Amino acid sequence: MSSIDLPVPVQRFDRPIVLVGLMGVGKTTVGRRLARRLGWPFRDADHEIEASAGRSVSEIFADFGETAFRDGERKVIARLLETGEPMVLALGGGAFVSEETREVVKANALSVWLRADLDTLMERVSRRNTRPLLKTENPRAVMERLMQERAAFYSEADLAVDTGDGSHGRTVIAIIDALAHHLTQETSS
Ligand SMILES: Nc1ncnc2c1ncn2[C@@H]1O[C@H](COP(=O)(O)OP(=O)(O)OP(=O)(O)O)[C@@H](O)[C@H]1O
Ligand SMILES: O=C(O)C1=C[C@@H](O)[C@@H](O)[C@H](O)C1
Ligand SMILES: [Mg+2]
Repeated sequence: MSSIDLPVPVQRFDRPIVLVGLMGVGKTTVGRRLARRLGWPFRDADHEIEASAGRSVSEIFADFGETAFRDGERKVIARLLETGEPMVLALGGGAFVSEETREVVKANALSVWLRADLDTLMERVSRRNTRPLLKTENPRAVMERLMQERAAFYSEADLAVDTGDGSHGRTVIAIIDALAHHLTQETSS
C-alpha cells in the first residue's frame, strides 16, 4: 500500500505524531508500523536515551536513578520535536506525566493515547522483562496504580485509540481513521 491509499487529510498532514500510553500498550511496535504506513521516520524516546547513555533503560535506572532517567527523557523528546520534521515518536510510558513534555508535544505534534485494559497490558508486558518499574513482587498492582495515576495526563492527548485485543495492523488502521476524523473536524470547524 502506498501513501496514496491514505485518507486525503492524512496524506496532507505533516506534523509529528506522538504515541503515549502505559507500558506494553504498543507504542513502539504499533508506532514503527504506523511510520512505515505513512512513509515517515520512526523514533522511540526510550531507544534514543539508551543510545545516548550507551546503556539499557534498566541500567540507567540502576546506575543513575529514575530522576536522572526522567531528565534525559525530557531533553531527548524536546530535541526530537524541535526539528518539526514529520515522524512517528513513541514516548516512554511515563514521559507524558511531565508538564514540560506535555507542553512541548502540544506545541509541536499531534498526540495519540493508546489504551488497553489491565489484563491485556499484563499479558503484553509479560513477554519481555525489560521494564524496571515492573520488576517487583506484584507488577499487576503497580500497573493498576500507574493506570489510575496517569489517566488524567494521558487524557490530555489529542486522540484516544483503543488497541483492543486485535492485531498491530488493526491498531494502525484505527489510528489512521481517528486521525482522519480529527483532521476533517478541525478543517470544518
Ligand atoms: N495492537 C496489538 N495487538 C497485539 N499485540 C500487541 C499490540 N500492540 C502491542 N502488542 C504487543 O505487546 C508487547 C508490548 O508492545 P510494545 O513494546 O510496543 O509496548 P510499549 O507501549 O512500547 O511499551 P513500553 O512503554 O514499555 O516501551 C509486544 O510484544 C507487542 O508485540
Ligand atoms: O511507564 C514508565 O514509567 C516507563 C515506561 C518505559 O517505556 C520506560 O520509559 C521505562 O521503563 C519507564
Ligand atoms: Mg516502547
